Amino acid sequence: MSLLAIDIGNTRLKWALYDAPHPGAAILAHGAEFLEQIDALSEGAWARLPAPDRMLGCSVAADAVRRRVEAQLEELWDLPAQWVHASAAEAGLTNGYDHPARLGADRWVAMVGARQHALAHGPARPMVVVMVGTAVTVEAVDEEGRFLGGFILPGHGIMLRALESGTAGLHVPTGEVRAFPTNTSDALTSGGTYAIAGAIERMVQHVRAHCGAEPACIMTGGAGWKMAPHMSIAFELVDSLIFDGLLEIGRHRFGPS
Ligand SMILES: Nc1ncnc2c1ncn2[C@@H]1O[C@H](COP(=O)(O)OP(=O)(O)O)[C@@H](O)[C@H]1O
Ligand SMILES: CC(C)(COP(=O)(O)O)[C@@H](O)C(=O)NCCC(=O)O
Ligand SMILES: [K+]
Repeated sequence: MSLLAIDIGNTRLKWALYDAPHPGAAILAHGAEFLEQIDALSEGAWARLPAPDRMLGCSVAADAVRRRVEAQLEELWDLPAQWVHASAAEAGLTNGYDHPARLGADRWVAMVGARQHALAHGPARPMVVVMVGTAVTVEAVDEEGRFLGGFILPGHGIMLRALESGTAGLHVPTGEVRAFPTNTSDALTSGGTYAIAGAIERMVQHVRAHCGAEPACIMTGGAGWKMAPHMSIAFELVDSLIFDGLLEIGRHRFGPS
């Protein structure tokens, strides 16, 4: 039973076709499209795929984007869409948000993936789960799998655009990350990168103090690689975290095939 997993963020749609709907499944094909280009999927990358048996996805984009994806799934394969929403509990995780359903579905699924990943590699320990995409999210999960809460901050692009549009003198090309930036480009690029790194380090401190144990820091997202060289704490970069989460949720929802 093959599974088409879809993750729609505010910048790009990422998809992956697996040969089974559970962790450990083999990946048959995958890709990513900017949201402006998703209408071309049914005539492009998806046209060449064998018909998937199931679809499971998460989306934080506008409803119109999700509907354009659903239309193509139906047109190509008559495949009903199943979207994961954050809930009070799923796949071993419990949700500490004031209103659990208001938590971004991508954040919830990434935490499921991170917990699955951590448990596959050793005993349960607290986690800090970081997603660096359009926005940046930094989540705290205790060793019991309780989501304690998380930060949302602007991603690299939004930080730069906010500074550009709010000032007269900050229209400059992208720079390098430096400890002591000596030009405007480097100052902006370094400021953004270290703002994100600082938030992550701060959440690690919060979790360490709250749980009395050293958290594992796990990072994902399209711009995760930009942060990797500039982190002062130990972390693991796992590009597939959301897909790993969708596979784990698929295992619970569809059962072993
Ligand atoms: N090939 C790429 N083209 C453009 N941006 C990229 C690319 N790879 C990574 N990025 C960075 O990743 C961010 C988008 O990451 P992504 O995880 O797709 O975001 P989202 O899930 O919010 O759609 C962009 O803001 C950009 O900084
Ligand atoms: C925080 C987000 C904007 C992140 O979006 P992304 O960077 O993945 O495109 C998204 O998870 C979202 O819209 N969340 C809903 C609000 C919340 O999680 O509290
Ligand atoms: K995302």
